[in-house]
Amino acid sequence: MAFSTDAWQRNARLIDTIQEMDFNRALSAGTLERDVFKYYVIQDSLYLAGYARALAAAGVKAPDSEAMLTFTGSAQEAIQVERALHASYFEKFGIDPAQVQAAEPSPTCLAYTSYMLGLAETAGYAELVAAILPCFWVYWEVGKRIDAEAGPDNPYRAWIDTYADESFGEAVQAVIRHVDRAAEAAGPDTVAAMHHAFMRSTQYEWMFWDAAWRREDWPVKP
Ligand SMILES: Cc1ncc(CO)c(N)n1
Repeated sequence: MAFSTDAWQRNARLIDTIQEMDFNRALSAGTLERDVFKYYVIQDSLYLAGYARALAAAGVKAPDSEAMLTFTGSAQEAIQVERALHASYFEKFGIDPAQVQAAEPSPTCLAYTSYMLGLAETAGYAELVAAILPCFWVYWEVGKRIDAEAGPDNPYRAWIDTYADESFGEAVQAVIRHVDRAAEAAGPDTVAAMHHAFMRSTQYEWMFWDAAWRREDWPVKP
């Protein structure tokens, strides 16, 4: 069985839970509170800055030029496409870019980006790309489901269209191919580390939406 098929099955219940989260149900219905989405967009900007570096690191570690193109290209996309998406929401919600620059990552956002950047520093290509895969794949599945349910005048349409778009789906398929190829070339210890990394990132995906719903903040401050 391909690594990706196996990883998806092992995490199927968790991924179903993500589809049913309050944040995603409310986003789909168009009833998500603006302040909750605003919190999410600011945290996601901070996340994407770290994520883009992790993708660039995967490009450096990639075993062939095709994989290099996929991951360095995705690093650029993470910065460009999503910056544009976020900028449009910043304008819509009256968020000053300086406010984003000054924003502190939530405990969950910092944990997720630190986890990914830790792997970028210390792990090999196979484990790093296994940690990257849920960020693509879970968003694609969530985006497709919400796209099928949400109306054309949903206030979060631009977000939905970004992640339900065929071009995003093609990027997801490319990453799946590279991860499966890495697993085929890997020994059992590395494959086990890949499964762990895929699971951990999927958990962080759940936590990221949960943190936005709760507008998570640091429990103590100086
Ligand atoms: C937290 C998170 N995971 C994945 C994506 C998809 O790129 C995103 N924008 N944010």
